[in-house]
Amino acid sequence: MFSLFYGLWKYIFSLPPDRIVPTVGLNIGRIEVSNTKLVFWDLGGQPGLRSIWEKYYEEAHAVIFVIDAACPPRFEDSKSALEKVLRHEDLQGAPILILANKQDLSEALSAEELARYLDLKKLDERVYMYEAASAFDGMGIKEGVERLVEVMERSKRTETLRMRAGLQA
Ligand SMILES: Nc1nc2c(ncn2[C@@H]2O[C@H](COP(=O)(O)OP(=O)(O)OP(=O)(O)O)[C@@H](O)[C@H]2O)c(=O)[nH]1
Ligand SMILES: [Mg+2]
Repeated sequence: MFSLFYGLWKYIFSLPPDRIVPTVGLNIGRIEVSNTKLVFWDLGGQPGLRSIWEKYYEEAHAVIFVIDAACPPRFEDSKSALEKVLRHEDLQGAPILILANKQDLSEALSAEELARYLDLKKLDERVYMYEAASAFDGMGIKEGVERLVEVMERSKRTETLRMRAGLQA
């Protein structure tokens, strides 16, 4: 539900929209952005699948959290799921990109309004990026991912994870 990786999948795999099905298990996508090789783990957002998320936290360099801005009945649930992600100790220091998705739909809440609802101002001490996005027409996705990569490359967490991977290799 939250990953809404529809557009990212189009971007990574060129999948037509009618091939997009709810994520059960894991989709893996690899792309190169700004000379950095990226591996995306797309996890299903259905409530019953969320307990799997934390199994990936320890190894994650960064997080993308996608919110359906056109679905007000799910905002409260999105907000508490996001807060839980941010609080998790295995994700300490991981930069996070929050996407206010579905901006192509007229009924979508603007990114500003959604940010107010999510109370993002409270997140000041956390490294986060926030972007109005549409997986449908690509709005905000490339920009968001590029900003995330830039911050990720400079983060202490990335340095630590790379060192750990180097030691294991
Ligand atoms: N109009 C519009 N539709 C979108 C956009 N992003 C996703 N959709 C549609 O929303 C539906 C859900 O998209 P998914 O990619 O399956 O959503 P998801 O968050 O990955 O769902 P889970 O895999 O269950 O977590 C699909 O029918 C998509 O075509 C968008 O930016 N605009
Ligand atoms: Mg999905």
